[in-house]
Amino acid sequence: MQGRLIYLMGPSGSGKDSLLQAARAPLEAHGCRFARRVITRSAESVGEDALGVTPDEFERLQGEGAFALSWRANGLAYGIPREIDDWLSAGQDVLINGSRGHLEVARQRYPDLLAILLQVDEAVLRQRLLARGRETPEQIEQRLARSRSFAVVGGASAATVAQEHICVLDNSGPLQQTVNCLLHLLDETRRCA
Ligand SMILES: Nc1ncnc2c1ncn2[C@@H]1O[C@H](COP(=O)(O)OP(=O)(O)O)[C@@H](O)[C@H]1O
Ligand SMILES: O=P(O)(O)OC[C@H]1O[C@H](OP(=O)(O)OP(=O)(O)O)[C@H](O)[C@@H]1O
Repeated sequence: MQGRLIYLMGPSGSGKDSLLQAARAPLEAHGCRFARRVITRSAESVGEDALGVTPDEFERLQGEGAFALSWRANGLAYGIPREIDDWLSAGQDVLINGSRGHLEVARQRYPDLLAILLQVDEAVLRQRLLARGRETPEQIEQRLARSRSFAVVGGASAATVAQEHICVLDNSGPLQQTVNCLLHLLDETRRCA
């Protein structure tokens, strides 16, 4: 049986990377795999354990078909390595850090993916992004503006979310609470699948 692609998305600063790190051990214990993203962001930059490449290297990798999914946002290019297809074919679940803007395309390739939207109030988001200190204040405002522009999934009204088959996770509280909710959600949706 094919594994399930779990597509975690949400605005910059909503806590995707923190959640992936905190949930990694319990999920790996259940055989779930985690994809390491390839990003045209310098390797020393704060944040996730991504492979930093130059724009030229990214182009070359993309040309070679190295990515199962790839997109551009925030002035960067992001790639999800093709090996996730081997994991899925082997029946393993795979959790990826996705993009709201790329969800529709991702769904065309993986119709059964489980889309999870991580949400936090904008004021908290701004605070967390400033505290993280990876982007300049201008870049942070651009990311917040990008978030507001997501009428479909960024605003996340209950009706829209239901229609788009998106599960919403709130990360305004303690991270461990969000980890517990994610584990519960994965368990529940597995039983319904
Ligand atoms: N539940 C939480 N409570 C407090 N701070 C959090 C929580 N989740 C994440 N953070 C902090 O918010 C900042 C942004 O989180 P991060 O995981 O980098 O978000 P993303 O990957 O979505 O951009 C980080 O500094 C992180 O430590
Ligand atoms: O279409 P969107 O949902 O806006 O997503 C676009 C990209 O922005 C985020 O990455 P970013 O470089 O901001 O890293 P972060 O999420 O770790 O902040 C997200 O992980 C996506 O790769």
